[in-house]
Amino acid sequence: SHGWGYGPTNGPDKWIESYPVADGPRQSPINIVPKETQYDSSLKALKLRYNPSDANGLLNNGHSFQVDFVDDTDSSTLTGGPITGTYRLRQFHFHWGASDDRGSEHTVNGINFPCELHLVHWNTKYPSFGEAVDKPDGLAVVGVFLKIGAANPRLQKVLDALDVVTTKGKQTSFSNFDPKTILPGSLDYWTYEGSLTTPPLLESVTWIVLKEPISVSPAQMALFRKLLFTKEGEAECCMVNNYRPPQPIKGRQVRASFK
Ligand SMILES: CCN[C@H]1CN(CCOC)S(=O)(=O)c2sc(S(N)(=O)=O)cc21
Ligand SMILES: [Zn+2]
Repeated sequence: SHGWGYGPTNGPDKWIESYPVADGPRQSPINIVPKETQYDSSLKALKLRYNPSDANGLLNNGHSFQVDFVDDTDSSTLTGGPITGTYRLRQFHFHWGASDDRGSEHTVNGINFPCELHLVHWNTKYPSFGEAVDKPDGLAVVGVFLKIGAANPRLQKVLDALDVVTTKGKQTSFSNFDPKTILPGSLDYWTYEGSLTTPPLLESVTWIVLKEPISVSPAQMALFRKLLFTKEGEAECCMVNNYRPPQPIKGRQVRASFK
């Protein structure tokens, strides 16, 4: 088990051995304390314009599952919000727990959610995603909390595709999906400068965490938990608890787009 993961021998507490930036000044996730955030009236509204036909497949990457997007044009972009310029949607993925009392990466007043959605965008001031991924303003990730409630019919289309990507490396076609349909009604957000929450933990992410969660049912959470970290034919290891816990804030300011 030499590669990084989320187990006792290769999990978040071990990542610093191969990725020394793990204890850097702008690591993610963090615990968000709303009373300690600062409302910033200069923050713009988020503008998310996604083209459903850019959805281009769903992959179990052995750490999570992700829906990839065609990002060779500006047809699915994030503008406004705390960022300047145009960021292109690259992929979205999730983090979740073995039980409903944990699973999110960011927390709010120390509260864990059962799941957290990340929509990953890269700054088009750079020629490619690969060029952007290690720049301080290279990425912008929109984080959305999922909380237990009514089944989410829009999320179901993604979950229905999981039965064919149970093991690491499996992928399936997935198209005609608009991620805007799995966003909450309000786009109010908190924002701070942070990092990837998985190795290589690059400090290149402007985080944009939405205040309003979307709903997910217990039955839907059970579908996430049927995935495996392991390859076909290997001893099975359930893909659960694929989250990094909150990291030290180290003097960073978290701004709010709302009062
Ligand atoms: C399993 C690997 N996850 C990472 C893969 N990528 C980085 C590629 O490094 C060269 S990435 O930019 O797509 C992102 S965003 C992200 S999080 N959880 O912070 O939103 C993690 C990763
Ligand atoms: Zn993530």
